[in-house]
Amino acid sequence: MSVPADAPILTTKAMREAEAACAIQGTSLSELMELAGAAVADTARRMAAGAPILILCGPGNNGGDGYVAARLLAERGASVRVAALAEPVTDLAKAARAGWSGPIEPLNGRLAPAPLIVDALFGVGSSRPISDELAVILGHFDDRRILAVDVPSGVDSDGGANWTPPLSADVTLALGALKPAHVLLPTAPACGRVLLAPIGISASKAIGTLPKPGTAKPDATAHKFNRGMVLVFAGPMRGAAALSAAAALRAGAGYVVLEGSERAPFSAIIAESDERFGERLNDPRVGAVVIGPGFPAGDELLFDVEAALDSNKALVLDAAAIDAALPRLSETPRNAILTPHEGEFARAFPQLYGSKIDRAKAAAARTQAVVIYKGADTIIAAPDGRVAAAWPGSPWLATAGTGDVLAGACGAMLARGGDAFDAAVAAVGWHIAQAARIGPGLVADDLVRE
Ligand SMILES: NC(=O)C1=CN([C@@H]2O[C@H](COP(=O)(O)OP(=O)(O)OC[C@H]3O[C@@H](n4cnc5c(N)ncnc54)[C@H](OP(=O)(O)O)[C@@H]3O)[C@@H](O)[C@H]2O)[C@@H](O)CC1
Ligand SMILES: Nc1ncnc2c1ncn2[C@@H]1O[C@H](COP(=O)(O)OP(=O)(O)O)[C@@H](O)[C@H]1O
Ligand SMILES: [K+]
Repeated sequence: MSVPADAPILTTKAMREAEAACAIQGTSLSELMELAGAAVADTARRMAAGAPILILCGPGNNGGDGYVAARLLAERGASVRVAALAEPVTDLAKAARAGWSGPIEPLNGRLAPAPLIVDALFGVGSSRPISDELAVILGHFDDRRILAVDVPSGVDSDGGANWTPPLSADVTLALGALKPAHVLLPTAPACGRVLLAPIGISASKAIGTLPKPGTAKPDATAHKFNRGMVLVFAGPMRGAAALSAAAALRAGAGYVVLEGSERAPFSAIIAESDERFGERLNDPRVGAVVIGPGFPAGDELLFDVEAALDSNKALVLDAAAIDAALPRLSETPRNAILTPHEGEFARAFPQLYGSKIDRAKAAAARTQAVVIYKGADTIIAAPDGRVAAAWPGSPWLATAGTGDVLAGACGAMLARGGDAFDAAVAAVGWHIAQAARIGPGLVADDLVRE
């Protein structure tokens, strides 16, 4: 499973707007369909490697792409058959259908398969889950190589409805831009390897996939304080804060101070008493404060969160510290990153609706903070509407303590100064890259070791 890095993601509404803008600039929808069909044909040819191809066409423009691809494949001498679920209903699909001169087989339980199946049944126009009857017919093909056109049929491309498609794709060819369904659960795993065919649509990158992580080499004139100084509050479970502090150091902070002394993970981490630590909140060199890891809700946490908020420093708020800070967060806009997992998000932001992207955006707007809504399909959202999707992360991260590591990495990236969204994106990228490097057997401590 993979998605292209730094690629735009468009909802259906945004896609229709981009299509309309294309038409105004002089590229007709039929030209777009020709480009889309050509990209499908190219990908199918490569996947089939000379073996026969069966294209399943639906009634809308997704089916239209299928007919165009069939015509182009036949022109190039490929062995290609077409089966249709229904007659085309759009003018574009009718025209594309008219361009295919071969036979059209009915899509029913007697349809003979082929080594490569091209799923051009439904794309961004999917309006409901696939019927049980069609799901059974498609089930006959699930041992074949599957190329899905735009999205696997039967997903809600905006990711709001949790429909799961009956056929999982080996490759999904996204047309013009990626769609939320390619990067959100439960549909992303069914997309397989996602490829992007640009087809000339100019897509805004307000929502996109993670960029490739950069190597943030320190400036030649770097000094430990200007690389970023991070304060980490330790709650009663000191191991969690120790992981965050170690992660901050590993992720590039020049100086890390941890409250309390028993569990400083590296000799380079300065462990300080409550009083001395409290004074540090006024230290102008401190670039970011991390609070929440290892800190259950309670008076002690509330007290420390208040102190952190009063300091006006950039903040990373994790776990119970998110709830504790919520009432005051939007009061004074500041650089802040919240890192809730699913349960913490539901508790802090009940009654948000829509896809995970919609909900993360709403939470960011409400708190005026950057939200890293964690999980296998992590979403990072900024108050100004920017969103980055981290699918596929590393499943080796599904182990206790990795969230504490992410909070520390966020502290390091934030302490350098600059934009909190960029810091969050860099931290999530660093986290995934570390996990990918370690792989099997990963435990959270490994992420902060050499
Ligand atoms: N964006 C671009 O720039 C370009 C986009 N292009 C392509 O167009 C695609 C979008 O096409 P589209 O809008 O015509 O919708 P599409 O996905 O074919 O489906 C609509 C039809 O399916 C039906 N239907 C839906 N769900 C169903 C179900 N569960 N079970 C049964 N029927 C169901 C629905 O019926 P209805 O809901 O109206 O009853 C309607 O008839 C896009 O994904 C891309 O491939 C490229 O060609 C060019 C550039
Ligand atoms: N299946 C998965 N694939 C990718 N990343 C995952 C997966 N499961 C968990 N993660 C990541 O691991 C981290 C777990 O954080 P969290 O749930 O807060 O754990 P903890 O509180 O034990 O530290 C998050 O960054 C999350 O995005
Ligand atoms: K499809």
